[in-house]
Amino acid sequence: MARRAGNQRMKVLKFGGTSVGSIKAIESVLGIVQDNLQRGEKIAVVFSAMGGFTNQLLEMGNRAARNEDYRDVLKKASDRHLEVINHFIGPRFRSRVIADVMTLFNELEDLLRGVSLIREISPRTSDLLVSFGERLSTTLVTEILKDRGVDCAFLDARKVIKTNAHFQQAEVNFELTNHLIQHHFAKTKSLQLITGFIGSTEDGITTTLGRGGSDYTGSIFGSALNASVIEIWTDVPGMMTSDPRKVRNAFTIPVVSYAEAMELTHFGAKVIYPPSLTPAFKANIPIKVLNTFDPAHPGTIVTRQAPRHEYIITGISSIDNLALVNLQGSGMIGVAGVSAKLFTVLARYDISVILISQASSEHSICFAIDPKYSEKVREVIETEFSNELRTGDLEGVEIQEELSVIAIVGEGMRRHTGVSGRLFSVLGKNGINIVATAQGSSELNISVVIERKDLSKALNVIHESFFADQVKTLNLFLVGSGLIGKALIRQLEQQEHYLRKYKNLKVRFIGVTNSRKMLFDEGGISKEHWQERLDTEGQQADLGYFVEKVKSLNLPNSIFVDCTANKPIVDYYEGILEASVSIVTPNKTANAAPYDEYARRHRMALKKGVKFLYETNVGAGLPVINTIQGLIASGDRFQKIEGVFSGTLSFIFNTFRPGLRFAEVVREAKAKGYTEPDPRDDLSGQDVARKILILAREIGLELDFEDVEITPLLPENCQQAPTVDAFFGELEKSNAVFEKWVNDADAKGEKLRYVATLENGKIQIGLKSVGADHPLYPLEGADNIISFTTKRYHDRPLVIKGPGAGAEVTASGVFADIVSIGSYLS
Ligand SMILES: NC(=O)c1ccc[n+]([C@@H]2O[C@H](COP(=O)([O-])OP(=O)(O)OC[C@H]3O[C@@H](n4cnc5c(N)ncnc54)[C@H](O)[C@@H]3O)[C@@H](O)[C@H]2O)c1
Ligand SMILES: N[C@@H](CCO)C(=O)O
Ligand code: NA
Repeated sequence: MARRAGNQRMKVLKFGGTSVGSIKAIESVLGIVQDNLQRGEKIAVVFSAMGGFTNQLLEMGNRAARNEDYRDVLKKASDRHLEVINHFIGPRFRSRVIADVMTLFNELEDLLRGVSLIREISPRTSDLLVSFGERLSTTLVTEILKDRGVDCAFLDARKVIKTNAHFQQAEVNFELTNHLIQHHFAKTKSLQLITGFIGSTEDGITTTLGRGGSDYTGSIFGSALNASVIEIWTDVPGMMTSDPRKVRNAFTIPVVSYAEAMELTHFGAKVIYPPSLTPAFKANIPIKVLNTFDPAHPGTIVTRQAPRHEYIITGISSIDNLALVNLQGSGMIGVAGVSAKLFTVLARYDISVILISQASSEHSICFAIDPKYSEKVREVIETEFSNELRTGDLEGVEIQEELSVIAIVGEGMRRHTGVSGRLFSVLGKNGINIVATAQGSSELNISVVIERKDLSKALNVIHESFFADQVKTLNLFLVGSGLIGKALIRQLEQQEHYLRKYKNLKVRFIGVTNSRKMLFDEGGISKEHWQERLDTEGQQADLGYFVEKVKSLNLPNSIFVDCTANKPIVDYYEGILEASVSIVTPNKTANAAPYDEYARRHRMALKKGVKFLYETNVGAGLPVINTIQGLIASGDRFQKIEGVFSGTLSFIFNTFRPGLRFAEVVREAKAKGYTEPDPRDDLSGQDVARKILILAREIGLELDFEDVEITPLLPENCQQAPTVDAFFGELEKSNAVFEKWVNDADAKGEKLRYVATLENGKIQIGLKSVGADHPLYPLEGADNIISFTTKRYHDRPLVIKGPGAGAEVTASGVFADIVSIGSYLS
């Protein structure tokens, strides 16, 4: 239809300060405007001041009022505007446009001079001052578009938006304003480019519209013109599920209700300021939030009706820094007036309350405020409630600082149970303390006050939990990059794709140390090139520092993996668990420590709700510990545990034959990765002792090393050798001793097995020669065999058998523990 344009509805576009803040941004804006025109859209466009300029104007005003120099700032600002002209405007119009803009700057300078003469800046002058921002930016874009041949005109909103004289936050006279806007648009066909943020009184005195002012302008024009849509163009792709600077996985919310947008904004989401959109909502005009720097992105649509979301919640918002005021006292019980008086008093002093929570005992009331009001609030309460404080009806004012509030927001929460349960549980699992909570009765938001240091961690875990198909990230810190450590990283690298696809899990490798060097990278260390990076970029290893760093980074879902055989390291475990970091380890030292110490660590993990996992302490990757835990949990009772618990000794006695040298066989076991870093830990029986002690404790026995009876294997000279090398030398010397064992057994057709038994609360370990009919006879390679006789497995024991040492099988056990933490956290 030829006359389509006649009844076609208008679109109102509004560009924020960042959209006109640089040449590149203005380039995008021009593209968006011209695209619309080419598509035949009927549009009107509102502009903010160039990013940062409004603040500069205010700064210049303050300087002038103090009679300080402001010309450097003024010069920078005019240069910035001239730069835009020089870039965009062709030679034909350039000097005229420069002259126009310089006229505005001269006017601005006159005003500033006036301010410095009278040494004061009133709200009225301040409004006039900041109006230059929008007038200049809009003038620039108008001239550029004219230069490009677009039929357009500059519209100073002061001509049509009429307000009262409440400067800095003027109220609009909608009747008059709507009439003037409609009248203006009826007269013109040109594209109107409109100054945001400003209006004027009926007498023509400049006013400004307060917070979110240019959005408000867009909304006023949109409703007056009955626009089909209002597009708010900014520098982010719409409203996001959380602040993307704090939550890497945040994503754009496609549709949000007006009420949700209000809640999100109240708690810190700064993309739009919904109250400024009220006129549009009253007129039921949808709002789109779009990204100037990515115009193809669909952004966010803000609608009046509650949309159906894919997730239970719509978004997570937060306020970084707040203080919590707690008022307590028996005088509050049943006395209706106290809270009424409290909030009336606060309102009178212009102190806005961010959140309120009152326990049903009515014994205390607590509310959150901006910490800048802390002292004032204390003063106000102490004065206004001095009677109650004197009589003891109120006990006093307590103010806690360094807090943050997080709000989960969404209309979908109304239809769901267990939302707050999930919120509290995910925070609990990450050791985040909840200081206070509040839930609006609209069920549109649940807020939790937490310590400020935990904010980023909390936002991330909540985000992961509620946007469940989002990949969960585990943050890994590895100590010990020897045999097991290396194999583990390799396996994590190989399985990266699998974990993501089938477990929704990403293991980010944040820190690594061996005994020489250490390296951290919060962005993640590549699992392919970690070794080169550690060698070249690593700093000198310092375990204490490493542990402190793990704690202070305070990342969500942190796991500390100890792949050393180091003893002192376990002294750090309790503190690590206390910091809500899980531990996974093949190192047996911690669980074989004196019982008190052992119990303390396990209690700490329980208390903090984090995991301490060590499946590989016994039988490497074989499922020994998990099996015991399963049986115990299901109520089974253990009568006897018996088996071969040493991969090294199993291999040695399966390999050693008359004619071979014992030392050679031990060397081979070491080369195959079966032995402890010091093979004497295996040959002395210590390693086996630790393992069976660990199992004894798993089944609930409070045993210690003294309760283990070991028949020693090694002659004293081997055991006492000062170094591992010297030890091998001593083994060579003692070959006759070992040969005799094996010759004796061989002569009887038997095999040697290093057996550990736990029965009647007693542990015995020693070498046995067993015949072909014995259940321990058929072992091969580095196999372990472990049999459980229990109340349920009574006639025939439950037997676990298979390779019980070696880098790959051990690393895979560590891997499985890490993955199980991922599932626990989900
Ligand atoms: N090898 C196996 O089959 C097996 C099976 C189950 C459990 N384990 C256990 O796995 C652990 C590791 O064994 P491995 O064979 O990989 O040993 P390894 O000697 O190859 O590696 C130990 C690593 O720990 C590092 N390390 C030692 N002290 C350190 C410190 N204070 N700070 C930082 N790093 C330190 C070393 O630099 C080295 O990178 C041991 O506790 C062992 O008992 C091994
Ligand atoms: N050195 C140990 C490793 C497994 O814990 C063994 O030989 O069994
Ligand atoms: Na195991």
